[in-house]
Amino acid sequence: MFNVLVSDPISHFGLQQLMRAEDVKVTQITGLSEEELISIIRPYDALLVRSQTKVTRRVIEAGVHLKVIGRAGVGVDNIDLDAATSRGIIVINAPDGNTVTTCEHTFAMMMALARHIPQAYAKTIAGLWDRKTFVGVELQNKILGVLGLGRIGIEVAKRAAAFGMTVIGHDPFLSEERANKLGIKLATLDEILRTADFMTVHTPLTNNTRHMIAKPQFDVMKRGMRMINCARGGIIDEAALVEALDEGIVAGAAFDVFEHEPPAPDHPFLRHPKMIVTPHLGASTLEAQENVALGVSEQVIHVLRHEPFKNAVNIPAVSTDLLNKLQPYLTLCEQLGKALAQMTDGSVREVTVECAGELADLDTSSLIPYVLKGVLSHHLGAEQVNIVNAIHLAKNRDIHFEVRKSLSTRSLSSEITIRLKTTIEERWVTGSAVPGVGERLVRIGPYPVDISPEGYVLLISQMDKPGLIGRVGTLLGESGINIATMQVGRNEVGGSAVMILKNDKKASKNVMESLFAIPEIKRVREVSFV
Ligand SMILES: NC(=O)c1ccc[n+]([C@@H]2O[C@H](COP(=O)([O-])OP(=O)(O)OC[C@H]3O[C@@H](n4cnc5c(N)ncnc54)[C@H](O)[C@@H]3O)[C@@H](O)[C@H]2O)c1
Ligand SMILES: O=C(O)CC[C@@H](O)C(=O)O
Repeated sequence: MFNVLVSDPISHFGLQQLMRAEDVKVTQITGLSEEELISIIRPYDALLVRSQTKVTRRVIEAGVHLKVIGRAGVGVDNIDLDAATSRGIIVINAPDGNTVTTCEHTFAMMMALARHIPQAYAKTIAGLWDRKTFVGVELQNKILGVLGLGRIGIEVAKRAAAFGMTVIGHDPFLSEERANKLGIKLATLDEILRTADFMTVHTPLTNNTRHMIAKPQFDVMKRGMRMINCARGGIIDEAALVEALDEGIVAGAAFDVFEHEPPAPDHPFLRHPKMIVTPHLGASTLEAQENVALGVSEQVIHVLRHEPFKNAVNIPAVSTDLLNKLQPYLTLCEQLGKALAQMTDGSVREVTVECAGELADLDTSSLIPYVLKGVLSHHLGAEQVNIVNAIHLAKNRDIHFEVRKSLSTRSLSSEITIRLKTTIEERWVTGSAVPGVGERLVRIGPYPVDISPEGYVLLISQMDKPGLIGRVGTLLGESGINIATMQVGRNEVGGSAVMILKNDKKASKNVMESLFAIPEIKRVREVSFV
């Protein structure tokens, strides 16, 4: 049974997916302080939040059974991603569910700003019939600057075009071609500041975007600009904005988000006549809340059940098409990594993944976490390593890793060779995944083999001498070890040779020592795939 804690108000309709699952127990407790959350988090496998719960490092460290944190929404700035990643906890969000809703809120704010609707409403219900103070401006023929043209920014741009606005935008990841198709003119931040009549921000809050609009930007801004922030508090410097409003540089601003939420009662935005504020309502529609709750619940269940999942923010994204092509090799990579870790002495310094055949033409970088998981779990314990934290753990240990195209022309079929360099030696193994057959080890170093990576494999390096195979077989038989398959290979008659035995049982320390005591045997290793 998986225990799931829901610590923010999340749409009941969307949560039903979780509640109906027979293997999931859902507990809903909202309004917890950090200390309260820390005191109850221990038994939970999953934590589901919106934006109120601050999932700090301390919360994550107290959640010793946590496997996944689900964010019903887009922004994960309330979750300590580094802490989650280093603990191997998958963080999932629901990126698409509230895009249109937040875009529509941005438009509501823009129109309210253009026509002073909240201020006019307040005066009217106070009994005053003031038709002079609230003369507005049209949106038509105005320039809208959009900072951040991701999901929401693009939706805003599309709607702005329908209002007859000219849209100029800035986003380091939007190509000119796509911008042209969307009718957006790409511009620098400076161009937007100097020319836009309205400006709306739709970036995440990062070290790069924090105070992206501050005093120096207000100093060059077109006088009379109106600004909207339905993204994150802190992208626009609040103190600098108040100054710009007072100086008339900014004609009005509409903010859904604050640097600290909720804002202090004396926050200058709350009294300023040119400000419109809402309490982080961008995503608050019935539709969006159902969408995000449903989206995140589905993925959390998949993670808990070890099924394929999407929308993880702390694992590199892979397209479904690519994932389907790589899927057969994921377990193989882990097994090859595991084998090499057991075959080598010294501390791991370098791991290289070489892909041959059709694989060589794909982006295979997402195989790395699986290989590292195999290598590191042997050294750190299987419980400590997963595909979320494998890269993080490797980097922390200064282990260099890379994936490259194989230079070998030997194989036309898809094969993966993993090379492991330690402080004292370098070894490599090659595997392939054959449809209907499964994973196979096809070479150990230069020696061709054909072994399914399971059970116990004894690797013996010896001198090619008559009678040796019989002695090894006898020794194992007398120790009650049944040999399932045996393969031998040699460089030249009487030269170096290898013996690879697949056994039904693990060889004891005594057996390993007895094998090593045979004078012709130079090295004995057992690789366990169990
Ligand atoms: N008010 C709300 O309730 C609410 C609801 C949903 C989303 N949000 C917030 O809205 C923002 C946008 O959400 P989204 O779903 O569109 O995200 P998104 O990831 O699809 O888009 C963000 C875009 O910002 C761009 N960007 C990053 N740094 C930039 C920079 N320095 N300059 C220009 N562009 C930059 C990225 O390239 C990306 O295209 C996020 O901050 C999200 O948390 C708020
Ligand atoms: O939980 C909310 O309502 C806020 C959501 C929003 O800020 C988001 O980033 O998705």
